[in-house]
Formats: sequence, C-alpha cells, structure tokens
Amino acid sequence: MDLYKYIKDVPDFPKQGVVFKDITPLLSNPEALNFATTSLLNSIENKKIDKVIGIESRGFFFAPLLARELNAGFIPVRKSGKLPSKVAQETYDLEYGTDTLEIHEDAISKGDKVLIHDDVLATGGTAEAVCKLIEKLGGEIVQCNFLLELDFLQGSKKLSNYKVTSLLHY
Ligand SMILES: O=P(O)(O)OC[C@H]1O[C@H](OP(=O)(O)OP(=O)(O)O)[C@H](O)[C@@H]1O
Ligand SMILES: Nc1ncnc2[nH]cnc12
Repeated sequence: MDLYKYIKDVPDFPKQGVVFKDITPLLSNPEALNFATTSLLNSIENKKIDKVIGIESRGFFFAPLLARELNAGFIPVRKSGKLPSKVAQETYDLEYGTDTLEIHEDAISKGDKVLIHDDVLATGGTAEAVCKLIEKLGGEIVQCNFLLELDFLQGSKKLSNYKVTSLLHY
C-alpha cells in the first residue's frame, strides 16, 4: 500500500517557509491506518519492549497502538506543565521554535527496554531530548521509530547512537 498518497503537504504552516506534512488523511482512512500500524510494528526488530514512549501530541496517535501489540506499557512525554507529579525535563530546538518536554520521574525503571515513537523526525531535536530524558531515568533505548522522516534536515545524525527507523522518507 502506498502510504505517501495519504500525507498532505501544507505549505507555510505553522510558519512561512515550512512545508508541513499533515498525516490526518492517513489517520482518517481505516486501511491506511491499519497498514501504517502494522508496518510500524514490523519495523521493530527486537520486540522485547517494556515501555513505549509517545511524544506529545502527534506521537500519541500510534504509540498506544504499538504498546498494546507489544504487551508493553505506554508512557506519555508531554510539553511542560501538563504532567501532575514529579518530572524530569529537557529543553530543545524545533524546526520552528523551542520547547520543553517532561516525563514523570517514576515512569521508567532502571534497565527498562524502551521504544521511542513519534510521527515525524525533522531536525531530531525533539527525539534527542526524549532520548536524554529516558537515559537520565535509567532506561535502555532499543529503537526510535517514526512514521515519516524529513531526510534533508538530517535529524537521524542527532540519533546516531540509536537504531532509527522511519516508514516514509522525504
Ligand atoms: O525533529 P524535530 O525538528 O524536533 O521535529 C519533530 C517534532 O515536531 C512535531 O511536533 P510539534 O512540536 O510540532 O508538536 P505537536 O506534535 O504537538 O504538533 C512532530 O510531531 C515531532 O514531535
Ligand atoms: N515539516 C513538518 N511537518 C510536520 N511535522 C513536523 N515537525 C517538524 N517539522 C514538521
């Protein structure tokens, strides 16, 4: 199945010069959603995963689906101020700004095998910050898994210590 036809280019969103990759057509089509979920699962080499991390917001679409299939827990990494208990935090650069991400300190146990999932790998700033958070808490990153990657932004360079897979490349 050709998933590329379910990704819509939206020029100049959220700011001038950025071509936004909108995945909502893929999410709204049952066959594409199912095929993308299965393909993301198939791209996970070592399926012994304790925790699947989803990165707010768009990482939340697939991460719980993957966690269910892997018999793993789902852990949200959220933008600052959203999680109620004690958090670890990292600030990072985006293709269009900066942001801070947080995770509950007790969400990861030492030695947990962790899969990180997000919809898009762009500059890699977000995923790199999340890798730092997981390692700070003693987790072992097994793989970073994305629906799509903007190859020209070279985000995977920031993740060169990890196994990185993306279903679609631009
Ligand atoms: O590789 P990077 O350059 O760090 O960019 C990738 C991140 O940017 C987008 O999130 P965004 O911050 O736009 O938030 P959203 O998921 O809430 O829309 C996307 O969902 C990734 O999390
Ligand atoms: N161009 C882009 N499209 C969609 N999500 C993104 N996250 C960072 N850059 C993006």
